[in-house]
Amino acid sequence: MNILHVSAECYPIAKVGGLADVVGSLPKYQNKLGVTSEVVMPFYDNAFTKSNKFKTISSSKVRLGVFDLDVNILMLENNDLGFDLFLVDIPTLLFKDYVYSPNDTERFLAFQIAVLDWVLQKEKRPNVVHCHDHHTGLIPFMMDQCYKYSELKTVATITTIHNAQYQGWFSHDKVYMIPEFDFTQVGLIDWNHQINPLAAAIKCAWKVTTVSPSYMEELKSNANGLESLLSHESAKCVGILNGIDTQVWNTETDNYIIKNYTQKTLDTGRKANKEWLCKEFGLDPKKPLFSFIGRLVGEKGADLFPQIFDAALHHLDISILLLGSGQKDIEGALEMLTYKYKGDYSTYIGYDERLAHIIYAGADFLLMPSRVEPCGLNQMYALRYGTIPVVNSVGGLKDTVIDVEGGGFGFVHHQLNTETVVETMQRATELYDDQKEFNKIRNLIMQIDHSWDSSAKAYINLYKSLKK
Ligand SMILES: Nc1ncnc2c1ncn2[C@@H]1O[C@H](COP(=O)(O)OP(=O)(O)O[C@H]2O[C@H](CO)[C@@H](O)[C@H](O)[C@H]2O)[C@@H](O)[C@H]1O
Repeated sequence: MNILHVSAECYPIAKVGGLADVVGSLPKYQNKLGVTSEVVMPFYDNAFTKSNKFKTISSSKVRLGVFDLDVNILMLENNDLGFDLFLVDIPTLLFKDYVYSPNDTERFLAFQIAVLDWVLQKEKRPNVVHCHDHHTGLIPFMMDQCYKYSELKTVATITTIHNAQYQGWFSHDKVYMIPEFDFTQVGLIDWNHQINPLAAAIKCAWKVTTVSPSYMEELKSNANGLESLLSHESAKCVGILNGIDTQVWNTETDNYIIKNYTQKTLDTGRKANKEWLCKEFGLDPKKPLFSFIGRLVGEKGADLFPQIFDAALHHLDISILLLGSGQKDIEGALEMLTYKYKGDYSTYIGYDERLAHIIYAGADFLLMPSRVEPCGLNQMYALRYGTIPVVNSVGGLKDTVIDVEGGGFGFVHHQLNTETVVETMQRATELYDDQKEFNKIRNLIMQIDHSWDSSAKAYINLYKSLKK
C-alpha cells in the first residue's frame, strides 16, 4: 500500500508547530509497519533546504488561473528521515523564508494543484492521499471533481484536522484559479458564501480524522463555524491520538539537552538541565520551575498568561520560564512582567528548538492552560522527559493527563480562569515540597508509552477500510 502525505510543514524541514512533528514522524512509523509512506511539501528558503541536496525529478508549469508558473518537483537526497520526501518548488510563490503569511491563498492553491499534476504522472501512484489541515483541504475536492484529475477519482483521500480554528477561507472571486469542474458542484467548496478549504475537505475526503478522540467530540459544538458540518459528517469522522517520535524525543540520546539521562539517573540529569536553565535566565534552581512552550494565541490560553503569571508569582514561591511567540500584545505584556518579577520569571520570545528540549528536560512542571487543544504534543514530550504537566481538561489533554487526585500523574483543572489555574499550580508546588512523592511521579511518567506504535497502526487499519 502506498500512502502520500501532503502537508505545509514537516520536521525537520520546516516547523511552525505540532503539525510538523506529526508529519515528520507518522510516515516513518508507518514504513516500519510494511506500507510505503511518503511526504510531499513546499520547498521553502530555509536552513534545511540550504544545507541539503535535492534531485530534480520533474520540471514543468503549474496553471493558476491565467498564470503558468514554473514548478520543479524535488526529492531529498542522502535521506535518513525514514520516508521519501518530495518538495514542490514554485520559486515565485513558495520559496520564501517563512511557511505562512497573511496572503497564502495563491501559494497553497498552486501547491495543491502542482501536487496533483505530479501525482497524475507519478510512476507509482498512491493508494491513499493523506492531507493535513486546510492548506491541503481542496485536494479531496479536486481529485473527485476536477476534470483533469478524473483518473484520481478512485484514489482514497483522508484529511486530518490538526486545528479547525484555521480554515483557509477565501472569496468566490478566486474560484477561477481552481482547475475546471462541473460548476453545479461548487457547493462542495462553499461554506457561508466563501470558499472554505477545510469545509471542502470535510465534505469530500473519504475519511476525516482529528488528532485525539476528545477533540472530535468537542468539534461538534466548537469548530469555528463548522460544528453543524462536522455533526452531519460524523459517520466518516474518527479521532486518533497523535504519537510522538521516540527517536527524536529520547533523554538518553537528545543532543540538544545539557545532560542526558535515563529513568535511573533522572534526578542528576534533570538537575543539570534545570541548573543550566536557571543560570541562563537568572532564576533560583531551588524553587519549583513552571514553564510554557508554544504559540502565544488565544487557543493556548495565552491572553490570560499575564494575569495568571502575575497572580501565581505574587502568591507562590515559584519560578516561571516562558518560551513562545505569537500575538504582539501578549508578547509585550509578558515581557513587561519580567521587570516586576526579576529573578523569579523570565521569557524567551521567539522560536528555539534547542531551548524547548532543555526546558522539557529541566523544568519541574509544564503549563498548558489551553482553551482548545486538538491533541497537544508538549504534554507528551514533558511526560517522556519527566516534567509533570499542569493542564486544562480539553481535547487531547483530557485524553492524556490524569490528575494525581484521581490516582494519576499530572494536575488537571476543569475551568480556565486565573484563580483555578493558580490553585492548580499551588497543588503542584505541594507535590514539589514532598520530594519523595515528586520523584515517584517523575519516574512513573517517564514510563508512559506515547510512541506512534498503536496510532500508526490505527491509521493503516483506517486506510485498509476505505470505501467510498
Ligand atoms: N517558541 C517555540 N520554540 C520551540 N519550540 C516550540 C515553540 N513553540 C512551539 N514549539 C514546539 O512546537 C510543537 C507544538 O506542538 P503542539 O502540539 O503543542 O501545538 P500546535 O498548536 O502547533 O499544533 C496543532 O497540531 C498538533 C499536531 O497534531 C496538535 O498536537 C495540537 O493540539 C494542534 O494545536 C512542539 O514540538 C513544541 O515544542
